[in-house]
Amino acid sequence: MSSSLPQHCPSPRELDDLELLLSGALAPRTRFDDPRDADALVTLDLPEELQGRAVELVDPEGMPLARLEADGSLVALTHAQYGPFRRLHLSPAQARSSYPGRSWIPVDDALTTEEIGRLRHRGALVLLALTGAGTPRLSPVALVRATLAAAAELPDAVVVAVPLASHGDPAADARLRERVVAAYAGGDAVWPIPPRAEEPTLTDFPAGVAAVVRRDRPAPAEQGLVLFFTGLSGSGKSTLARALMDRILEQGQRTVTSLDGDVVRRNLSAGLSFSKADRETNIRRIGWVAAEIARHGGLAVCSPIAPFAETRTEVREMVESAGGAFFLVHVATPVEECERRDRKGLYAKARRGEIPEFTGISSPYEAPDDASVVVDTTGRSVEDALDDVIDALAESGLLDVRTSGSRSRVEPFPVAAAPAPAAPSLFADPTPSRRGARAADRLSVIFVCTANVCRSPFMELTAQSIVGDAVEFASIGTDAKVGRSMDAVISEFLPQGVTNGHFRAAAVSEDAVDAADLILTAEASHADHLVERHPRAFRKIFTLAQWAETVQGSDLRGRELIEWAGQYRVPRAPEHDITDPYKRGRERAQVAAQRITSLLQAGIPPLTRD
Ligand SMILES: Nc1ncnc2c1ncn2[C@@H]1O[C@H](COP(=O)(O)OS(=O)(=O)O)[C@@H](OP(=O)(O)O)[C@H]1O
Ligand SMILES: Nc1ncnc2c1ncn2[C@@H]1O[C@H](COP(=O)(O)OP(=O)(O)O)[C@@H](O)[C@H]1O
Repeated sequence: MSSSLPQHCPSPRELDDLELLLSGALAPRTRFDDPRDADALVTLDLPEELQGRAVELVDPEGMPLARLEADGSLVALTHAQYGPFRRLHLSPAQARSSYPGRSWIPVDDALTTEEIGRLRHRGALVLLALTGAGTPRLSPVALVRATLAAAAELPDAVVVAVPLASHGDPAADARLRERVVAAYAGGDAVWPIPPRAEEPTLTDFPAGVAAVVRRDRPAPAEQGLVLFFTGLSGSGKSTLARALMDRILEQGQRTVTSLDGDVVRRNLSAGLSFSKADRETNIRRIGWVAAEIARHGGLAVCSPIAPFAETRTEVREMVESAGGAFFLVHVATPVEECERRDRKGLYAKARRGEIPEFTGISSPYEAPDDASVVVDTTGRSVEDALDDVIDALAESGLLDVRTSGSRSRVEPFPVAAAPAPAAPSLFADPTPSRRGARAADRLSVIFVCTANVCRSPFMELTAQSIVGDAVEFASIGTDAKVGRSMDAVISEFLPQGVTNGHFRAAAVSEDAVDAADLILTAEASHADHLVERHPRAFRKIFTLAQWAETVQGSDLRGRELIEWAGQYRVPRAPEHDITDPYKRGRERAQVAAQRITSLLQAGIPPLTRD
């Protein structure tokens, strides 16, 4: 479509507002507010030269969406046609005629099992997914997917998506939301979701919703990651970046793309000079590629000089808006030391005036004030300087490559190994249910609590009732009352038909830990106890709740799942602990039994092959 009008591409937030204005969702408003009005809600920031003129508003691909007349009125040109779930973007008029007489539920986060349960008796519903730029908890597309997954749990619910963007002001956002929801509902009932007392965890969602949330908010170790080294020429960026990449590749958890300054300049940025504008273009290109790598969960290691703070910030924003984490390493070796090294003879040439605009000599370097770690390599070995980076990375929770380092080598956990030999005597006090030789291809899972009379036997027997003999289960205690039978109180809550007659408590032993494929504990303290004494087993030790949360949303099964979870576990959290109900009354035992049962229902079936 050709037009002699000047074109302007609004920001993502403004594009969302434009869609609401054009669809009638903000009626009676039909145009952007004048930013000078005290009650202005939806505003459009036009460059000065376009103000007061007729302008064509286009999307980022240049598709004309609307004409903004000089008097501020809007004329719709084309509907936005692309974008995920476009078909669910209905105007209020379309939605009311498609779904008359339904109740309306505004949704701005993934719905929990409890919230969905409360909606079950509300009859026919429209879940109004309030997506839009700046949705704080989930990406817009994940919010729609999570809402569709919630609708699938309800007897009669449909989903309509509305691009309600956040304007950064809670009061203004609340007013806008009220207006938009009223426009959709017309006179029909609206049932808001009550505010939550606390943030839900993954186990609070039904499996379908949890899978969406998990994928959209990956644990730090699963997130895309950009490691960005900045510093003067000769400071040690490439040397440290290369050494770090070697470490990452040795560990084998992730693949790496290198975007080294010199290499990029020979390829992606061939032909660019060292003027300020060309350096900015060079860094933006690196940032763009790195952000795309991060968008797909990959890891990019960049090592250009990147002398300008503003361009580095742009790269950070590109990476973060692609869902990646940005880790900035300032290699702060002073210019005197870089010049002393002068590996490529460039400083000498720059001093002689043969290279213009040389960073640190005749062109500025703006030291970052937002670096995740600062390393001066002067007088230090590469290994030593690298350790600073590796330690800071591990502390950030983004990537831990300390385990394959020279200082603390830990043998990798041998998963999916060749068929295991028949397990040696697993327990100090073998019982009939545990004594038989372990089938080579069956997984062996051990539950651990303190005395092995209450929580862990409950886990063992309940898990067995969920998947039967497909998996071999046992339980042990860190401070076991060896030979005792199972606590009668919690036994009352065992699944129907499950008896505890054969059960006798057993203690942790080296053999038991070695032979298990997976060890699930009631509390973090039990896991710590085991890891302290059996450090080689650390990858297969989880708290039960941590395991259940980690495996939500993974499509893997059996040994592959255990191997994956060993690398990408969710961090431990205090609320994961299942506190000890032993001798604390029937009610506490029931609460523990119910929690264990639902965690097992989430975490144990994926261990079977099909
Ligand atoms: N004028 C000038 N200033 C700085 N550096 C120069 C210049 N001319 C060439 N070189 C060589 O180019 C490498 C830096 O390129 P970068 O792409 O990392 O620079 S920038 O980020 O675009 O500023 C840099 O490589 P490193 O030493 O690896 O940093 C230099 O070898
Ligand atoms: N601790 C250290 N860390 C990194 N490089 C060091 C260290 N000590 C000395 N060097 C030397 O400094 C030079 C750094 O060069 P390089 O890594 O190419 O820097 P840049 O990529 O920042 O231009 C190399 O010759 C390297 O051997």
